[in-house]
Amino acid sequence: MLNGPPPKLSTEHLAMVVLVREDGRAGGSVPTYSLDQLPCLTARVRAAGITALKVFATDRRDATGTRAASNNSVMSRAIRVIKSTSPDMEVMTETCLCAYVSTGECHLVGRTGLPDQAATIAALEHQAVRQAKAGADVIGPAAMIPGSVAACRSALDAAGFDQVRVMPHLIVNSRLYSRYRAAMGIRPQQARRPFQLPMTGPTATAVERGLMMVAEGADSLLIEPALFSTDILNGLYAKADVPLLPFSVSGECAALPPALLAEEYCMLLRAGASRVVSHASLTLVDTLRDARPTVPTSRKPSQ
Ligand SMILES: NCc1[nH]cc(CCC(=O)O)c1CC(=O)O
Repeated sequence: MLNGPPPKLSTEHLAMVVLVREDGRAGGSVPTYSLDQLPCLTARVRAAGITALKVFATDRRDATGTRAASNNSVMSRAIRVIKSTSPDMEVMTETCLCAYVSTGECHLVGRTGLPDQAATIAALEHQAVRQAKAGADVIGPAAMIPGSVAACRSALDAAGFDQVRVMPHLIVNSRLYSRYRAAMGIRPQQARRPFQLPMTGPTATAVERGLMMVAEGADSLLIEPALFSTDILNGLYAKADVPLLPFSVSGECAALPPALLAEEYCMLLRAGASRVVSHASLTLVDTLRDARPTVPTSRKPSQ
């Protein structure tokens, strides 16, 4: 809990999102990186004073998301590359199935066509342990399935990773995710992710879900989309005793220029955020640093 005025936004409040895809396809308006670009990116992020990376990866897909628990997955390799470049960089992961299953859903689908929650939880446990083995500091269950946070916590403990922290995603269903999904080749078959919170739902229900995650053993909470969940952030700030990290997602980073994102993040710090996870962190560092007006570069007339 904060006492006194909120801190001034600076690099220590920012974690940088890194989307990794290995097939060389560009991510459109959201940048993606290949594994061989990660050492340079990690060094740049570190030099800018940012000490945490939130890593997302996409991989070969199949019915059960086999690659999610592979030692050789894009995610596992990305974690190893980042840690070997900068051992003190805090690596946070996404622990979810949407980048690994053919359906593009965050859960596995059973024979009846309905979500198979038990099978999904088992898959998330394996994925969490695999990410920890690769060197992750914080794993991030993102399927929003009740019980998955506690399951990941116990799986980590049983595998000897009790120092690895768990930061589940508390997700409100939003159109702001479409750029991320396009960048990662995620095409969910259902119009709406069934376990996410509805945008039209009451704040109290969302806060309750966050508190349930804390009761399941969450060490911190990632709340998304940052722009449209400040009520939940604020509600949790009053009730939860863990760090709260709003996630400034692809759609808001694409819609707002850096100067406005900086204002948004100041608001998030006022509302109780301890850190903001953002696709735009590196760009923002330049904005925060550049107090001096820059000389505009001459532009070629467009023809
Ligand atoms: N697997 C959940 C997840 N992980 C990242 C995002 C969106 C992140 C962004 O837009 O930057 C989402 C939401 C979703 O796909 O429903």
